Amino acid sequence: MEKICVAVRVRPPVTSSEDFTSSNFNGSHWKVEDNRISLHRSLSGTPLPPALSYTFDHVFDNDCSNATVYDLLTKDIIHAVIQGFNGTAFAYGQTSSGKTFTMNGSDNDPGVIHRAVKDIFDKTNASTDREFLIRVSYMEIYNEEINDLFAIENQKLQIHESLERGIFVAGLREEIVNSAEQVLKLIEMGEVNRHFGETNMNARSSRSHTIFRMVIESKGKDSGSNDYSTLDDAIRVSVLNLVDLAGSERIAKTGAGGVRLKEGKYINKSLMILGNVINKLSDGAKQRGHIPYRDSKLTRILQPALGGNAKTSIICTVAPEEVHIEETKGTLQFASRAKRITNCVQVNEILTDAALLKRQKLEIEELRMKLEGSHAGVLEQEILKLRNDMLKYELEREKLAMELEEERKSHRERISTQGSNSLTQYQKEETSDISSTRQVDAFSTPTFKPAPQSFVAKRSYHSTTPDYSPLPYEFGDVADEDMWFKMNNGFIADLDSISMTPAKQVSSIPSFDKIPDCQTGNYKEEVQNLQRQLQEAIDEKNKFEKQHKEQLVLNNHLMEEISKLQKEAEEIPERVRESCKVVNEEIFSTFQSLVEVDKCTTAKLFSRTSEFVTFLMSTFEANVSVAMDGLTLKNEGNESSSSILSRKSKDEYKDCAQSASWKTELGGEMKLIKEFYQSIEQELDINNHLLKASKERVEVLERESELLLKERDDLLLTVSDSSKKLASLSQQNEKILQDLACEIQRRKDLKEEIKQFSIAFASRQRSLMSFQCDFKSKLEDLKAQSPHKSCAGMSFL
Ligand SMILES: Nc1ncnc2c1ncn2[C@@H]1O[C@H](COP(=O)(O)OP(=O)(O)OP(=O)(O)O)[C@@H](O)[C@H]1O
Repeated sequence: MEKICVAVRVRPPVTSSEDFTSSNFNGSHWKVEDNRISLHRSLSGTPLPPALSYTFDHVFDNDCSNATVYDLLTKDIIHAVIQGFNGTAFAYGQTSSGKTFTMNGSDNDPGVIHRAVKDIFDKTNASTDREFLIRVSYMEIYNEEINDLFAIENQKLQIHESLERGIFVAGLREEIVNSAEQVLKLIEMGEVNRHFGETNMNARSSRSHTIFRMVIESKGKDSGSNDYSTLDDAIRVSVLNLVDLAGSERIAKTGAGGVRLKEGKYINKSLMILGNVINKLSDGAKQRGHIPYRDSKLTRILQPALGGNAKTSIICTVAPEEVHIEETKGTLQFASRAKRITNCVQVNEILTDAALLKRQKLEIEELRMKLEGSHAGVLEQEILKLRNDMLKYELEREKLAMELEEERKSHRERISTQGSNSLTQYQKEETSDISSTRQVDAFSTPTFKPAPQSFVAKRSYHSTTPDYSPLPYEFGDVADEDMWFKMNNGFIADLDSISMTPAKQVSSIPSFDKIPDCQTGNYKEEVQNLQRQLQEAIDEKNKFEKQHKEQLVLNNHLMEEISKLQKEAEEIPERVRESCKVVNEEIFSTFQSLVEVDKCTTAKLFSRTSEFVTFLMSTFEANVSVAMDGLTLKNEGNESSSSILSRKSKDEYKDCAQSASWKTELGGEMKLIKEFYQSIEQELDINNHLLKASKERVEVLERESELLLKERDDLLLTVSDSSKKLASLSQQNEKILQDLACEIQRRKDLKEEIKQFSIAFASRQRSLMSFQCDFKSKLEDLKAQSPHKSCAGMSFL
């Protein structure tokens, strides 16, 4: 519960120049001390009434400015309104006591309304935690009718009450405002429509009660934008009423007649009802009974401010002159009663659609939807199409990835099957070939190109180049690789930098910066995936190439060994021949010595055995020749040995035995060499097979990497297509936004034009009505003074 704040303000005494009935005004009779006002001078000749002294929350002497009144009396209420409390400040007092001056002020000293408006915008703009929406309205109660001061066409408006909005004037124009200047301009325009009239008491007397209303809605800045369903999102709606009442007046003093008189009657009646309400409210809660709020439009509208949910302040203005003592006393008594009223104040938080902030947001959203209606369909379709495209690309990509994976899998299986098959095949071939070769030719190997039988014989001609290579025919491929390797001096090039397929240009990957982020997310991942796969394939390929090269080196090494052994084998017959020669010479020298010792016996022995020895030697040499595989010893050996034998030795039996042991030794050696040679050939054969498998693997990997590169290119093309589409969509979007901005501007301009037109129209209507009223009252006066003339005038009119 909170008491109404009541203050009294004493107007400065009126000087003679402003005095309409100067004889009645003769200076102040009221003394102001702190918050106390007391009558310190009686009416001339009458005794001073006892205890005519009043205390209020504030008493402002005649030298007080509007700034002081605002700061001490109204400022707190304004701040409370910003926080969500209802607030009302009104000026009450007799005519010409300074109510309008207090509320509206002057150019030098702006009044409460002006200061409140400025203060509210300063505060709300400075607020960091809440956002505000402010709307204003301005109405007057003239002759018990409510008129809209912002819209002259809105006359005789009705008061309604609803649970959501409380008491409100239906059809009253509310302007949403965002600056103090805008509000003050609106007030200025409203003032034009306000009823003023000249009376004896005030050259510009307010003939109506005016209520300037500000509705302030606010919500926390961090609360959700559209969700109002939770208490945290509650919107505070507070109402501030700044009321300038018309002044009570004595007809005798104002000299009102006609319209003024009628106005005066309405003014006094409504003020009397206000007094009654205040009286009732000032009684204790128990004695209160019925509060007659509904007896006047003024009390009905001010109901929340009087004993309801509002912080309220009343400034009672009094005229200090002796002639107004009675009215001043009445005002002070009104103020005293008002001081006893208590209100029940609370912050107004609502969660319903009544909050304009919410309604407006919905409305804006609705309008935007309407405005975009024409484009929305197209846009939606575009978006749908794009989504479909994306889905399609995604599916294609997945399909490709699956195919690639399948291909890899089958490839791996193929490799492993081929490996085992080739090994099995190789083993089979080896077994069968070895057995067949053993039958046909002891020197050919299972995987060697089958050489004609003549090959063995021709090897004997070691000085000439053989017609057939002893190398396996599969070495044709190897030779190319070997050549390539040698030409590069063993440098293992980065295969990526070599154009594998010269006809194909591999485009570099465009920078992802150039592709819009929203489109590249998936593609980036995809391309990275592919790159990773490609890298793996290249690594694997490099590994195989390395193995391949190692095998090549091993092959070369083996080849060298083979050629070395071949040389050695070629040297053996020469060595045998030499040995034979030495043996023969020894035989010959022995034979000669025998001849010299015993010519006859030895000659006889020689002649008997010479034929047999010759036979043995020729057999031995023939066998050696066969065993030496193409050795040239045969002819020469035959020649020399036969000549030597024919010429020399006749003691052949002993020598023949020696030759036979040589033959056995040589045969064993040859057998060993042959076995060793065969094992080398087998090893070489295995290496060839492995080499072939590596080559095939490298080829497959190359094909795979080509496929991957192609896939990557296709993907990049797709990405660039999507980017283009996105760019064109963005352009369309921008265009739509521009259209929207133009439309909004056009609407604003239209609104402004309508407003200007309304003001001009209202002003004209107002002056017309004023003219009509004056004309009617003059006509009535004329009628009263001279009925005949008037009738004539009427008939003339
Ligand atoms: N505090 C003040 N300081 C200076 N001049 C004042 C003060 N109060 C009132 N006046 C002057 O007194 C005259 C009457 O004041 P005002 O029109 O505000 O009275 P009012 O109470 O609104 O009268 P009404 O009820 O007839 O409209 C005006 O000329 C105004 O400038």
